[in-house]
Amino acid sequence: MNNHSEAETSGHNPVHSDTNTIPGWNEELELAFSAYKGSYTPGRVTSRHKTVCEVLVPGAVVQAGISGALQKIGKQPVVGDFVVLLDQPELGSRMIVNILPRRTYLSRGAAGNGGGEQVIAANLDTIFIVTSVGKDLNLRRLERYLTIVYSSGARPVILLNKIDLEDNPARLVEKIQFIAGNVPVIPLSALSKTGLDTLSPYLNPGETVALIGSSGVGKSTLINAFLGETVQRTSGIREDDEKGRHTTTVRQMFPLPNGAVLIDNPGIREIQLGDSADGLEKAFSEIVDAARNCKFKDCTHRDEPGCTVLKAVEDGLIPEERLASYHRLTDELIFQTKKAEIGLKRLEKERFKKIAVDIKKYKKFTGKP
Ligand SMILES: Nc1nc2c(ncn2[C@@H]2O[C@H](COP(=O)(O)OP(=O)(O)OP(=O)(O)O)[C@@H](O)[C@H]2O)c(=O)[nH]1
Ligand SMILES: [Zn+2]
Repeated sequence: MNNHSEAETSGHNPVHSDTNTIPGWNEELELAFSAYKGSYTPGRVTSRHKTVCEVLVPGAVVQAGISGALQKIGKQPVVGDFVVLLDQPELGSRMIVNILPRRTYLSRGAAGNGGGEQVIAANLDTIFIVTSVGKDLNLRRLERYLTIVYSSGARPVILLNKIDLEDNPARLVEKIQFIAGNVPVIPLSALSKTGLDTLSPYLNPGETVALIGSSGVGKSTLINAFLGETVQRTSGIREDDEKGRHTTTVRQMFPLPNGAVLIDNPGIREIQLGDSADGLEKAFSEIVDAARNCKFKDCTHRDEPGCTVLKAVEDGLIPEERLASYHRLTDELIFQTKKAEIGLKRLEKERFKKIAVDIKKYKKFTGKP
């Protein structure tokens, strides 16, 4: 993984004494970083732009370019990444030369040979799935978010915001809990600051938390509530990039006083279902459990004989909507994976062929011409 030709420069490493000021830094990272001798600094990417990143290094936030070698092999640093910086004092600049191993990562698009996968953020411990009382509350959408979060490796926690507008939040929590399984469902109000302290178990020192959820559910309000009124989190910050130009950037990583960090990144906010097959299994564990006794190993639980999932639905043990969601998300995943693998054009052709076959079958079945 490490680029040894860059790492083997002789000399001692003068900087990495203060790595405990980089939130989330740990012994594993220390070990990975110890391969670098010379003018290298560890850091954590706080926001990513086209060609430069803002990187938190001990005591400062600096701008850094991305080395040609990294770009060549298609490794792209993202917000949350722990990286190795090469200081180039003679040029007055810094360069990201490697990305340290990612513990978890959130991506969009399908993984695999198609190369459609795009990592959005890395090293997240927890993802707050934010929803609110009222019309945003949509169990099907929550199932989708749960699937995405499970596949990232981060821990999902559902926040039900705006309970100040609801007479009976407990009823809604119960409804959500039903589809969420063991995932905590936490009612709160970012506006009136009620219930915020229930989140402290997920905001331990060194932990990284990101927020996901539709527009208007209160993500910004929630982050502001955590950071306190004094922080102008949405204001642009003028900084010099490595070429001495002024760029206006918006911070995406917000350290809390206790050493936890919040990440608020547009890419995370807008994520769609991607390569989340194992996430789907976790988000629908009751269906996976019921499927263990299906007669056919490759049962799709649609119309096969001896399907124990269909039986569980019939017996009222699994709600019909849950199985419908499972089918919808499975179809979407299969379509996306295929799309990435063989290209959209061919797939569209296949779909039309299948539709034609289905119409033929249907006509035969109904006897209609
Ligand atoms: N009543 C009530 N309103 C809230 C609460 N939290 C947020 N709001 C309001 O909901 C609106 C949207 O809040 P934002 O924090 O901007 O929502 P967001 O999720 O960041 O939205 P985007 O930035 O569009 O993704 C604002 O008018 C907030 O004042 C809450 O707990 N109770
Ligand atoms: Zn089945």
